[in-house]
Amino acid sequence: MGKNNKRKRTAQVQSQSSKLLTPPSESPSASALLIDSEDLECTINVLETLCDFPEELAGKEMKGLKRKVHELYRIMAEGSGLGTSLTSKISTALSDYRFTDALIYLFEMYTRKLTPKLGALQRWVRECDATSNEDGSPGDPEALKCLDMILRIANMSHPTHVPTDQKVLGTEGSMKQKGSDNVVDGMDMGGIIQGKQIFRAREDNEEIKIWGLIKDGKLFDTPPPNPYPNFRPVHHVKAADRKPPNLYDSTVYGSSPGAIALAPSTERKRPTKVDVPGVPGAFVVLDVFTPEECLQIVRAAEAIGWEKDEAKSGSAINKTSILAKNFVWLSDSSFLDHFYSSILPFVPATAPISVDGNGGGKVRGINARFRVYQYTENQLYRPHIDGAWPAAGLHPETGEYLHDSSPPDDPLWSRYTLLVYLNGEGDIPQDTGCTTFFLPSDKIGVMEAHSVRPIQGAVLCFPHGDTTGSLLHEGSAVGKGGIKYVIRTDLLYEAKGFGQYKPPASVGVKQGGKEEEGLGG
Ligand SMILES: O=C(O)CCC(=O)C(=O)O
Ligand SMILES: [Fe+2]
Repeated sequence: MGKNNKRKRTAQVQSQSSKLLTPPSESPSASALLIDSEDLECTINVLETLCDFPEELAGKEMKGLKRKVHELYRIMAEGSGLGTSLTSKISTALSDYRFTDALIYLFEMYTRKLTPKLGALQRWVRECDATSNEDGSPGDPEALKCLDMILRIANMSHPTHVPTDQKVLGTEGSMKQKGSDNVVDGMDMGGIIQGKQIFRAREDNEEIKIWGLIKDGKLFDTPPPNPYPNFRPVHHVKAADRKPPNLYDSTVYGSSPGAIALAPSTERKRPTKVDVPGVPGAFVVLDVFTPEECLQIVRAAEAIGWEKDEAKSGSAINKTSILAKNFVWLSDSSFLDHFYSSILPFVPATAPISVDGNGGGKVRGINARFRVYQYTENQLYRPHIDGAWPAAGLHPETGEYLHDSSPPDDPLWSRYTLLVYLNGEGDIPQDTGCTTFFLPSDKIGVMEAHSVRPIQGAVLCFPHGDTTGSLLHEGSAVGKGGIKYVIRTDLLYEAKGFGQYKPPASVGVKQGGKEEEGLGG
C-alpha cells in the first residue's frame, strides 16, 4: 500500500475514532473479535507511517495518539495487556520470552495452589522448550526453571524423598542427561536437570536387530509387493487441510485381520509388568509382541512408506517438534484383540478421577489409530505432555474413516499413552533413544530426568490427558548410526464426563481433540 493510500486510511481511522469499543475481556483471543482485521491493518499502517515520518508526531492533533501509545507500551511492558488472570499473564510472559516475569507469576500460582487447564500447561511447556537452540544445545536456564515450576503447579509430582546425591546435570542435545547411569558430563547450567539411572525393564533381551537387516539389504527376502498385502489407504488429508495445517499430506492405512501374523500362544512368553521406578503411574509390560511380530510391522511401514510431519506455521522449534517420520496405521480387530488382552491384566481397570470429579469410567480398549514412528540419528520428539484422544475407526456401514467412531451414547476417551517399542538395544546406541520423563525433584528449580530404555516387543504405559498425573516426557535423540521404531497409541476408557472435555485449540500445540487429526501430543 502506497503512502498516499496510507494517508487516506489514516483519515478514515480518525473519522472512526469516536466509535465506542466494548471493554476488553479476560481472554487473549477476545481481542480478535473486538478489533476487526480492517481496523487492525489500518492501525498498523498509521503506526508504520509515523515510524517512517516521525516529524508527523509534532502536531497538536497527535497528542491523544501519543498518550495512548505510551499507555499501551506500559501495559505491554507489564505483561498485563492480554487479560488480567494469572494464567494469561503467564502465557503472555512466556510467549514474550520474559522468563523472570513468568517465574514470578508461576510461583504465585504455585503458592496459591491454583490449577491451570491442560491446554495451558501443554502450551507453556512448548514455550519453555522453544528456547532450546537449533543445534540442540541447552536453552535459557530461566526457561528451564519455569518448566520446573510448571511441573510443580500441575501437581504432576510425587513426594520425592529420593536422595539427590547425584551430581546435578545440565542439558545436552535434547533435555536428557548425557552419559549412562548417574555419570554426568553435561554443562553446568545452575543444576536444572538431574539425571537418574536409565531404567531397563529387563537385561539380555532376545531381539531381532531390524536395523542390521535393513543395512544388509535383508529386510525382505524378495522385493515387497506393491500394494502391500492386507493394508489399504482408508483416509487421506491434503497438507493444507490438516489441523493445524502441515507441509505434508497424511494418509491412514487400514489393515485386515491377519496382516500381522501373530505367533500362537504356545510359542510366546507370558507378558509381565514392571513399574518404572520414580515415575508415578508409568509401567512397562514385557513380551506383548514377539520380535518376529515387531519385524512384520516395520516391514509393512518400510514397504508402504513413511510420511514427514512439519507444521506449516509456528516457531522453528514448534515446527520441528517431532523429527521422526511416521506411518499412520488403523489397526485391525485381530491385532487389537491380542494387544488388548495382553495388557488388560496390568492396566488400571478404571480411569483416574480428575479434581473436577470427572473420570472413573471402565477400561474399554485400545485406540485403533497407531502412529508408527521411525527416528534416525539425532532425531527426537521434544518435551511435551500427551493429550487425550477419542476412538478412531471406520464407519460400520459406509467404511468412512472416523476420527471419533464411538457412538454418542457410549463415548470413549483415552487416559493412558501406550508406546510399543519395535526395536531395542541392538539398533539404538547405548543410552540414547529412550523415552525420558521429567519430574520435579525435592529441590525447587531442579527437575529429575528418568529415562526408559526401549525393549523390543514391550509396551510403556503412562497416564495422560488431565492436569493431574499427566507426565512431561520426550522421545530422546537417537545416537550415532542408530534407528528407533516405536508405535504410539492410547488406552481407551468410558468417558464418564471426561468425553465432553475438549482440549482447547491453542497456538503451536499439538494435541488430541475431537476436531484435530493432530500429529503428536
Ligand atoms: O518416542 C518416544 O519414546 C516417545 C514418543 C511420544 O512421546 C509420543 O508419541 O507421544
Ligand atoms: Fe508423548
